[in-house]
Amino acid sequence: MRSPVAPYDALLLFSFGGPDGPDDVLPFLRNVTRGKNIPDERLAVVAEHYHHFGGASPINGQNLALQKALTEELARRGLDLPVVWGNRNWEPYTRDALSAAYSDGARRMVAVVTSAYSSYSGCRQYRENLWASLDELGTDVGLGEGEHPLVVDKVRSYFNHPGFVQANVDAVTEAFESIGRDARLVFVTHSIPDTMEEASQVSGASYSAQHLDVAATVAAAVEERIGRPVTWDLAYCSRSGPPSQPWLEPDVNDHLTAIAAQGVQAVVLSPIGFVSDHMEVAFDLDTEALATAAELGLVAVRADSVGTREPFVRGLVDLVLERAALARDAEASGPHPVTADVVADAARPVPEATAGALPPYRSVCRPGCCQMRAGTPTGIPAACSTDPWS
Ligand SMILES: CC1=C(CCC(=O)O)c2cc3nc(cc4[nH]c(cc5[nH]c(cc1n2)c(C)c5CCC(=O)O)c(CCC(=O)O)c4C)C(CCC(=O)O)=C3C
Ligand SMILES: [Fe+2]
Repeated sequence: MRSPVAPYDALLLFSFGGPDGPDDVLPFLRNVTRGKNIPDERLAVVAEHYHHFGGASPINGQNLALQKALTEELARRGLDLPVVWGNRNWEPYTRDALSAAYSDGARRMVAVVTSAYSSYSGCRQYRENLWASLDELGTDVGLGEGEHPLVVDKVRSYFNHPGFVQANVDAVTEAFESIGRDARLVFVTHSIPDTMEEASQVSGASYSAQHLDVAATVAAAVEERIGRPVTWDLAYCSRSGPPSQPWLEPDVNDHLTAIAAQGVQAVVLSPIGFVSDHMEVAFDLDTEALATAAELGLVAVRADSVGTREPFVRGLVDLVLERAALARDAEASGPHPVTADVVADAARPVPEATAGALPPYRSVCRPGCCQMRAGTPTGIPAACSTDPWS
């Protein structure tokens, strides 16, 4: 009998990265914004957010905690799969994580991205970074151009996986218990440009539609748990880019102002767009939005993000097993791993658990999925997809 994690021999915990100290802040921000249309003034403001917290982001510690929690959950289930951690924008970089796994013998890996939703920022940009890192690793080990020494698959976007949803239901219920009164429930996620929202609907529901589905599911479950009706909205934070460029709205601060004017007196903020309490949560919500609420006289509590909550971590391991079963099924049905995956994905031979109204997101992204560069048929190569060159 093959292991339930076969064909995988390592798991890549794949994240954004953040500065470890004040000297890292500017180089980190340059990494994040390379080739992006972010005004210098915005960068200076964001650098201040990091310096406000001593120049270090909480995200790296949170990823170490998640790496440990995943390792323990795998061991608890008797699954032999080392967990390596790599980031797009800071050390440990993706390429170094892959290189270490390769040296340890890994040839086929499964990636879990620390973003639950599909969009350029939360999915394709990670896949582009993965492709570039695999290219570099190929060169390092003496392979020809475009040849990769290992294959990396990715678990599907897990916004509507029961583990992620359940952890959010628990966190929001606890926030309602702590506020101890009727409150408006405001879900918050990262804003993205309208163009990115449009590009996000190739393989399934759009970024905002994914969030609305999760929000409705979580709110309904919380109503049941607390035994009272709950009114909810979705708001956005962390807008950047020039003011002339439209991004998803309303901004959470504007939204708090609007609901205070309607007579709302208390609010629970739920950061469903983020998997841990990193800088966007620590600054944009806990510092800025809670200050806005205080100015408006609103009583406000911020619910936890899923972090290392047990249902979330268990759900991620379930997703790894699901992806492994899909890969084994694809192996059985054809020689080309990516093409075979699409066949398997379309037939959905593996039970894929969901919570909410939307179907499971595709495990293998469609051609051009979430692509942001207009004008070229393929854009930048990305791993884990059916783009023509992969
Ligand atoms: C959808 C989304 C997520 C959620 C999915 C996911 O979690 O991946 C996310 C996460 C994060 N974003 C982060 C940090 C930053 N994001 C920026 C810029 C941008 N984010 C965008 C979107 C998203 N971002 C976008 C459309 C931009 C504009 C430029 C571009 O098109 O890329 C900038 C540049 C300055 C600024 O513009 O604010 C910074 C510093 C950190 C690290 C936090 C820490 O250090 O603790 C994390 C986890
Ligand atoms: Fe971001």
